[in-house]
Amino acid sequence: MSTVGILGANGRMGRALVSVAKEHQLPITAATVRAGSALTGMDAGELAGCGKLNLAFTETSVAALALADIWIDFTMPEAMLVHLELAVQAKKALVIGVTGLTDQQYAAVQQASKHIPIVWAPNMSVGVNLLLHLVQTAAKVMGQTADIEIIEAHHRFKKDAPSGTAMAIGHQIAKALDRNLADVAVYGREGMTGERDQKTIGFATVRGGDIIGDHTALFADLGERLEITHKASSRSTFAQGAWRAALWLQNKQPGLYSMQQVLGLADLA
Ligand SMILES: NC(=O)C1=CN([C@@H]2O[C@H](COP(=O)(O)OP(=O)(O)OC[C@H]3O[C@@H](n4cnc5c(N)ncnc54)[C@H](OP(=O)(O)O)[C@@H]3O)[C@@H](O)[C@H]2O)C=CC1
Ligand SMILES: O=C(O)C1=N[C@H](C(=O)O)C[C@H](O)C1
Repeated sequence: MSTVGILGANGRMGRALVSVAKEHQLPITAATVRAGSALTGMDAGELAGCGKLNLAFTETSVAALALADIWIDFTMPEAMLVHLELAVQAKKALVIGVTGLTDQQYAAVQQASKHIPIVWAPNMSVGVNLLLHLVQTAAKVMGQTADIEIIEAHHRFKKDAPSGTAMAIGHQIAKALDRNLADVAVYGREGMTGERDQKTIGFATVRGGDIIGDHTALFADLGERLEITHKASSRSTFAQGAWRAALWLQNKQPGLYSMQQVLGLADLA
């Protein structure tokens, strides 16, 4: 079986990935922290709060990438760009959960996937990936007359908005309605906005406390409304999905794969 390493293993998702590995006895062989981090040498399990794993944090480098076959990256966009280069140099597969990517940063993921196998997904939970299908059906049935709004809520520490998941929901709905999201997206409202243009897709962002991640797609018509909601209650749901993606990547050819493919949902009607 292939071995797996975690990049940015001290982050919130990094710690969840380490804990899931310990709980399910998954093949974790490396955990890295940023170069120069004071955490270097500390035990990854102890820092994750799941007990000693006898796995010391190493500094991220091309040499460190030799410690595992497949790497999981839940860091930040700038760090991810460095990790892409290291993984291409070391010829290692990557699972990337980083959100808030610019078009250029996403293009770098696409470019790297010509050389190595990559799964990138803004949300690794089963429920959200199912929701991405459900909203297409809802859009096709109600979208010509209903107003569509996407509402997301996350913890106070989150750096990007709207969430990567909210953007993915928006893209799926826009695609189902043959609209271009960039043309119809409205990110927040203030002042005398005028009446709502039915063709728009609105986004609303809530940030507070320790909310793990809530997403609602609202289809509001006159006389009725449909709300499709997903609520994550633990980061381990994302971590389990990322582990599933990592093990799925074993022996895959270079290419950019989706969580829909990992979960076998790509062909759902
Ligand atoms: N796809 C999915 O299912 C999910 C995606 N996410 C996404 O994952 C990402 C991480 O989230 P979260 O774990 O909450 O974030 P954290 O801030 O807790 O962790 C970020 C990690 O990235 C490292 N890092 C940040 N900047 C740099 C840098 N410039 N160079 C090297 N290392 C860096 C941090 O190291 P240090 O501590 O040294 O700064 C830390 O290890 C976000 O984009 C989030 O949206 C989150 C949950 C689920
Ligand atoms: O930052 C987070 O925490 C999360 N980010 C992802 C996103 O931006 O969609 C997924 C999840 O909701 C948690």
